[in-house]
Amino acid sequence: MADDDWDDDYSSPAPIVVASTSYGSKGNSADNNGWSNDTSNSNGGGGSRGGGGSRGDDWTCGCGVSNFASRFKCFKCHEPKPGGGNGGGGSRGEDWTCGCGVSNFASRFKCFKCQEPKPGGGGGGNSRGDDWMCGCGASNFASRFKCFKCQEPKPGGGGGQPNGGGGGSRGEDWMCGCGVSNFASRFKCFKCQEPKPGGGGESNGMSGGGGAKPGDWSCTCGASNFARRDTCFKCSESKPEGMSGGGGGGGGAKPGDWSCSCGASNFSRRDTCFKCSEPKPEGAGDINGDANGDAPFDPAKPPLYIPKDLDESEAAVFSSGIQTGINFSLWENVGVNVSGENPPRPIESFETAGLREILVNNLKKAQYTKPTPIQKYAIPAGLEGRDIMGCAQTGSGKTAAFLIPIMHQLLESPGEIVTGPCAQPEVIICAPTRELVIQIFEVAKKYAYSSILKVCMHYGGASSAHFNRQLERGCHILVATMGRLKDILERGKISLASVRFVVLDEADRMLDMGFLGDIQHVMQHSTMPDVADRQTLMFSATFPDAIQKLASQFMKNYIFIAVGTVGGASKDVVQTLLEVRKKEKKRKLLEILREKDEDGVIVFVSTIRNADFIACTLCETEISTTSIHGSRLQAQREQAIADFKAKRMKVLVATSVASRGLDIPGIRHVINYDLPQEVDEYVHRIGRTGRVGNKGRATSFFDPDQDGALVPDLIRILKDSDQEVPEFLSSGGGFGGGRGGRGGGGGGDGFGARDIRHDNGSGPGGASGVTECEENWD
Ligand SMILES: Nc1ncnc2c1ncn2[C@@H]1O[C@H](COP(=O)(O)OP(=O)(O)OP(=O)(O)O)[C@@H](O)[C@H]1O
Repeated sequence: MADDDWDDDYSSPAPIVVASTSYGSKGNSADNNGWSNDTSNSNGGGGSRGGGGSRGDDWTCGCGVSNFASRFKCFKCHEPKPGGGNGGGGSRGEDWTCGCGVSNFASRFKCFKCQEPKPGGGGGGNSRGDDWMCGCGASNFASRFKCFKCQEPKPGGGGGQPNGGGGGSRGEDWMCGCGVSNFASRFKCFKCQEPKPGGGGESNGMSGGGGAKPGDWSCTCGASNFARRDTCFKCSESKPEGMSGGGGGGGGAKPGDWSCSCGASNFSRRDTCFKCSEPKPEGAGDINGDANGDAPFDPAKPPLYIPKDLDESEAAVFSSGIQTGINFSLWENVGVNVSGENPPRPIESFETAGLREILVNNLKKAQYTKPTPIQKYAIPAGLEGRDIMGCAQTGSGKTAAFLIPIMHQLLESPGEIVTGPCAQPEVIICAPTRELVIQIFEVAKKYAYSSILKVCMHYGGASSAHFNRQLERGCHILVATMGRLKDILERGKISLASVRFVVLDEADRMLDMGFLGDIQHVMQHSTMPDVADRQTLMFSATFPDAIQKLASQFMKNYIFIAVGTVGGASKDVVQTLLEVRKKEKKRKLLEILREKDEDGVIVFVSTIRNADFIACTLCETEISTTSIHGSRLQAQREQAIADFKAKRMKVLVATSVASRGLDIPGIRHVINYDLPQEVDEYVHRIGRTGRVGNKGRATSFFDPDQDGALVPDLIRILKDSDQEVPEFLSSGGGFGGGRGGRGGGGGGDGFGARDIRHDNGSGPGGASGVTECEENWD
């Protein structure tokens, strides 16, 4: 199965396509041209009166009450008269029907009943000629240069969307990469001074905005040049061969245009890259995601996405990660439970652990002064070749706990690097989300900096051919999502014959019942060495007993390490639970966000639909917001993370796709707008803040109608992490029982760590239950 078919959210309806008006940021009055916010419209030209007792144009409100034809609001519930569908001439040409079934006046931009935004196009003649559709699915007025919803710039071409048209913006105004709109007359962005993009040929179709004229061209330095110039006005480089401009920015990528691995976009007719002269890679030029170049162009599929290459400069490589916080030293006192045969002694420092010098140096450059508790125990166990099941709180350095001992062993006895069409990695690391794969890849590159180790990644939503090309150059360590791993195994792009180490990060999620089959498929693959001949390491902050049992079938004589309470929340996060019912949530969220006006806020919601809705709402109130969820294109997901990291966006609205593993500096506050169904998910979500000894805050909206089953587990988590239990939770309040989850921390060892091999079956048990299938494996 082509992995791009994997959808992230099974439970949610397709994302809504929304009209931009009421979601555009304030002050952009051009967006509202011709549309008023009327609900009690009296000039609607509705039905004419009938005669007699019951009149032809009388109408029945959604609440069941009959109203005279003359009324425009229901006399009882004050809902406006539905614009159409009630027969009798009540509806007007541009009235529209919401997805929820209710009719709305043409003038409304949100459904009066369910508050969903008016669909942007189709039916009812509401969209205007120059309105345009963003890649995220939202409809925007012609006058907008950024999508009101995802803040992506208006695509320069494609789809016949005119670039100019009504409102405040003019036809040739253009949008800079930094997000700012510029007058057509400017050649540099008035804000960041970047030159105006030349337009044309960008595979993402986002370039230009009509500003470039036919023949204008883009230099490799990024500057845009007039058609008449033969050298770049900025760097004086000659105009590259084949650079004849992109036809005024109107074209975007055309079927067959291709992206080179150097990042440059090329016209379909080119066999070599205009910039670096590399030959066109196999499979490049297929607009859609078929990695091997044998799928025809399908306009219904998203464009092929080729991620940018990592900046490999030392400064960039070591700039990622979070600096330790004030409570880092307190970790010395955390209880650690280690079980299994002959566990090795913990290390005291990186310098005395017997690690290869290059690793110690890289850890120094990363400013790691001493190992965290999980590292103290896992590194020596890993160095001794032991299988490990490791459980430690969020943000406590588990990634280094598995990477460092593996890298040391690779450097001690490197296998022969295999180049060619079938790569033979020695290490396979799997993680449940694409973003986590990218992050582990970056961290591995950091620890392996300037060593011989070759690290590759592979994940869904991006060009397989691109990743395959990297693999072909040789790969020691492959970080991948499970979907892609299976895919490249089946296509013969990798063999597992040389594998010495297998790592499952977020192992409990990876082993979750629904996906166990995929793990088994890989672990039992004909080329995979037997469990005795490989080292298997599994890590997570949560490790339910039942999942430990499942995990143990892939491991041999493993060391179990638990730091603090298995599945416990970070004590560095101040947790606040507020009783907020569904209808009140939006108001409360705005109140919280306005109160502090802080950046680094993640808002978790339960569905993609809600993520879109909340992100739109926040944008409307001028709180810069982006979003990440399974229905966004991979390019948009990565852009969202990048914008949030760079603080271009203060708020990230996310589904549980972002709940695990993400290590983003500066996250101060996690808000659970919707609580998750599982308490483990709660622990991971709030663990995006309060990492490596830094303090963080988490605020969760508890809706008694929805979240009652979570009460016992929440109380346990709060108590275990020394947090106050709010009265409305502790009083029980008739919220209903728990779901018989993993039970508490009373493992008999004082801090709740438990190795199930020491459990006689009477202790807390049960699987983690059905997890939300927000993110899939690809
Ligand atoms: N010994 C150390 N000293 C200082 N910082 C460290 C050390 N080890 C790891 N870190 C930093 O701590 C942060 C969190 O590490 P990491 O992402 O591995 O946590 P984690 O335990 O895997 O969290 P999660 O459970 O959320 O996945 C990273 O920014 C990492 O660079």
